[in-house]
Order: sequence, then structure tokens, then C-alpha cells
Amino acid sequence: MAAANKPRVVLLDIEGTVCPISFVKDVLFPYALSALPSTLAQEWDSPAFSRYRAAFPAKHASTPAALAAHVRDLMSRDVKIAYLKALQGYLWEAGYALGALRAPLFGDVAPKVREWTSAAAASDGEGGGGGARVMIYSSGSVPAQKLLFRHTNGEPADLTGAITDYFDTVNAGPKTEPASYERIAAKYPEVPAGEWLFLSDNVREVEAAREAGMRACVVQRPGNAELPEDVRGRLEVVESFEEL
Ligand SMILES: CSCCC(=O)C(=O)COP(=O)(O)O
Ligand SMILES: [Mg+2]
Repeated sequence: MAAANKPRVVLLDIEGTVCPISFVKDVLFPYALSALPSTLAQEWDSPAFSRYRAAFPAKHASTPAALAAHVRDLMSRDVKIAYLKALQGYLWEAGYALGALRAPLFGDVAPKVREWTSAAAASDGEGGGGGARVMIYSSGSVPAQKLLFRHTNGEPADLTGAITDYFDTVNAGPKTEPASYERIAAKYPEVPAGEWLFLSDNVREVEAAREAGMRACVVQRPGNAELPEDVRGRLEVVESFEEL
């Protein structure tokens, strides 16, 4: 990337961008579904669990069976609604803690994140040295994002020390709306929107970030759906962070 194009903040999507979609669909989701029945049976009235239950619409949270059916329905349709995402994060906690879950980041991710952030630290975050702060914006809840980056397949496994901030649909808004990216950028008024780089597998998210004035690239990873034909002609597409 030419020096003039160096971002001061890199904002990363998770699923399909830093880790395979299959980790979410074939590992995280089944883990949550398998932990659900015992969690509902043992923790229904516990203070730790009841705040997740209380966030569900009352008609779907009247009994453990009703809530389980609603969660299964939402997950079968991959509905990215905040109360489901919060519950998933809670269900994954034990899996990460026990070592049953570990996030398989693509090989280029951790080295590039460390390159961006160590150069940013060396230049005091002011840019010019090729460094950038790294932040996350995912439909997964902020606690779920932190779990994922604390338990990666890397060595060391914990990448959270390199990540400055986390955004989800609760604190930023829907990922396909430009206003969400404006809200994120507004939290860091010292960095103009044009000096942010958003990376995502989702074309509509990339378009929304661009509408908000950010530079944004589509990340096309193994296992992602094929991109519509016109995308490569009108948007930047990368297959690895090494290209950045
Ligand atoms: C960080 S939690 C696991 C991922 C997840 O649940 C999800 O919905 C990911 O969506 P993304 O916006 O990162 O594509
Ligand atoms: Mg994604």
C-alpha cells in the first residue's frame, strides 16, 4: 500500500475476514446449541443467565422450551439480532475457557495486526510510520469478540493486547448502514473517516463504510461465497492482509 494510502485505523470484520465462515457455522454455532439445553435447565433463574433471558421478547422466553425453540430458529436462519448474539457469547464462554474452542485465524492476520500496531506504537499512533490502530466491528457481541481474540490458534494465543476497541450492532448499529460507520469514526474525532480502512467479506458492509467516507476493501477468503461478477470492477478486493 502506498504511504499516502496508509490508514491510521484498521477496522476488522470477523467471520469470513479474520477467520473462516466454517468456524462460526460448523464449530461456534453447534457448540452454542449443544450447551443450550443444560444452560437453560441449570441456570434459568441464576443472576448470571437471567439478564440474557430478559433481553429476549417475553413471548419467546416464557419457558426454557420456548426459548430453546426460538434460539434454534434464529440460528438456523443466521439472524444477527443483538439478544441472540449476547446469549451466544455467554454460551461460548465455557468452551473457550475449557479449551474446546479456539479461533483459527487466517495465517496472515496476527502478523499483520502486530505489524500495524507495533508501528503505530513506535510512531505514537500519529501515522507516517506505517502503523495503525486495530479495532473490530462484528455482528458478534463485544464480549464474544473479546473471547475469540483472547483464544486464537496463534502463539501467543491472546491477540487482545493489539486491539484498541470493539464495536457491535449494539454500540455502533447495523453493519450495512453508513450511519454505523459514522458513529464509530465519531468516537475518534482525531482520525478523519478517510484515514480508516474497513475490511469485510460482506459487500454491503464495504459499501456502507465507503458511503461513510472510509476506505474499505472486500476480503475474499477460502470458504467465502463467490463474489458477484461486478464487485472486482468497482471495489477493492484482497485475498490476504499481506496485500495491504
Ligand atoms: C465474534 S462472535 C462469532 C461471529 C458471529 O457470531 C458473527 O455473527 C460474525 O459476524 P461478522 O459480522 O463478524 O461477519
Ligand atoms: Mg463477516
